[in-house]
Amino acid sequence: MADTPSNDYILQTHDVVKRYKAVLALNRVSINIRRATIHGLLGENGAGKSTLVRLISGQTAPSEGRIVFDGEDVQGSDVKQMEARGVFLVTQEPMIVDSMSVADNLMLGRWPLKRGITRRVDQRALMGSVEAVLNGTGFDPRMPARLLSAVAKRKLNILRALHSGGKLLILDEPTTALTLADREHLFDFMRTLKAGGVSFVFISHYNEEILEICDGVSVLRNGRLAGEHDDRSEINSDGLSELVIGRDVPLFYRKRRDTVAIGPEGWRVEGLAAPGVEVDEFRIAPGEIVGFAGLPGSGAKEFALALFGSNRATRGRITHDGKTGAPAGHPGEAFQRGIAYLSDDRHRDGLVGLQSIAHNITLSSLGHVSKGGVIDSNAERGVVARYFEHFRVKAPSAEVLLGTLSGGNQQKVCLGRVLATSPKLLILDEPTRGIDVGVKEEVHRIIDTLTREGLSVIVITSDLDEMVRLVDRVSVFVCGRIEREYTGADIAKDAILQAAFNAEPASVESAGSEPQMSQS
Ligand SMILES: Nc1ncnc2c1ncn2[C@@H]1O[C@H](COP(=O)(O)OP(=O)(O)OP(=O)(O)O)[C@@H](O)[C@H]1O
Repeated sequence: MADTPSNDYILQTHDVVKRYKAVLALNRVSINIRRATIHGLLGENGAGKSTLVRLISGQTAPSEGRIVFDGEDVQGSDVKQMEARGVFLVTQEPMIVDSMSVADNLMLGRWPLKRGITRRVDQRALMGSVEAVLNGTGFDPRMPARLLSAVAKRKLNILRALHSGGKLLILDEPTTALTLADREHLFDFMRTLKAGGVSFVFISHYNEEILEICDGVSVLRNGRLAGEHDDRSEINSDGLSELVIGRDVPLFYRKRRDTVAIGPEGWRVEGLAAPGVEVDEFRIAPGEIVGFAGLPGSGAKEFALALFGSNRATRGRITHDGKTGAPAGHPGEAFQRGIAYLSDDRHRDGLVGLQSIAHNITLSSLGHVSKGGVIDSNAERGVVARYFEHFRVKAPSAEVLLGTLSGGNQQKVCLGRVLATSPKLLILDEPTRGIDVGVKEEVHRIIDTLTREGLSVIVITSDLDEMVRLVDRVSVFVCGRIEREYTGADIAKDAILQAAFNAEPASVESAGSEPQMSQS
């Protein structure tokens, strides 16, 4: 790979180092990104991907090393200066103001103003200036942004960067929470922009995505460059996993349980009605894993929220352990009954960035590690060590502040926290989102082991590979009801997708959104 500035490359880093006190986040990393290509950036959680793109986009300065953009040495440039050169970091959360129009959002903060003391936005000039960028993209400049789908908002974010002169766009896990079809729309859009000369850095934990969209790839491991290719034909999925982890990653396949009687310790839900869902009957046996699948708004997530008491059921009965009662009225009640819920949004789960990892792990299970209101430090340390080590949380110790962890490592802490409550029914909403390939398999193994101890698990996941490999049964939700169930060899990606799509083609079209299942 070239080490001297070359016109072939839009961006090169030369031996960049980034230290955060004792943490060496990047250790002499040199990468080379060709012009007008989509370049994948991979690595396990905490490998240094976000740190590297923060350096490239000027958010933070390298401790050592050089960065060359478009043939010029650019270290020392801040975000504004890098944007002026054409480098934009496009985050997962689109910075779109819902109350404004598409055109207003595209020009956010740079609106042409009318002359005079009122300094109102010159709408005619605004429309004129956004026309060329929106031409052929399908966007109506006057449409209120709140009506846009998730993928449309991400595209608009990208267009805004382009409109501001973007030459190199860095997309940090842009497919997170996108549906399968939305992901394809985004990829087509990127390919079109690439053909027009735009270059991309594309961060993802999914080998399939990298192989589908990228022309080249750099893989980081433990802050170092583990490998780089700029020839697509040199890359395959096994090779990528091996570069990411440093070894071959055997995929986990659960040995599926045949349908079993639920017994008194199982859970039986009857006649439940809650916002967006009505379920006549649902059962889950001890040790069983059931996957919930469906379009957004199909009732899958709504049912899970009703079981956990986050959404209030208006009627229904739940029987467990020989007792029958109404569904939990609030999450605290659900917790007491042994139901735990991992939400797909770790911020909503109440992770506290300014507290230690240890504190965050035990926060929901203080009752388990205290006696008579006093925390038993040994018990607490045991719980923390179990999940800190199990999930290989990348940090110098469990006393480190959670806020300094990489995104994927924060997700591991979230998972540790719900498992530490020793639930009997565990509801996992996107449990491995943002988690790297190695830990993902580890998470699957841990869930599998817990089910052997009698834990019942409901999994909502947009990763259909995960669904197929992990669950004993799949319930497909349509229009707020359980439409189909699959067991054993009938559990297949195509069947699940079809069941979710076919039953509701009209609403799929009109909503502009497809099944909750995005990754292939
Ligand atoms: N502000 C900070 N203070 C201390 N350590 C930090 C800080 N920012 C990042 N780190 C550490 O630097 C390392 C690299 O983190 P980074 O966020 O770049 O990883 P990543 O590859 O993006 O991971 P993920 O896939 O989980 O998002 C991690 O060990 C992280 O804890």
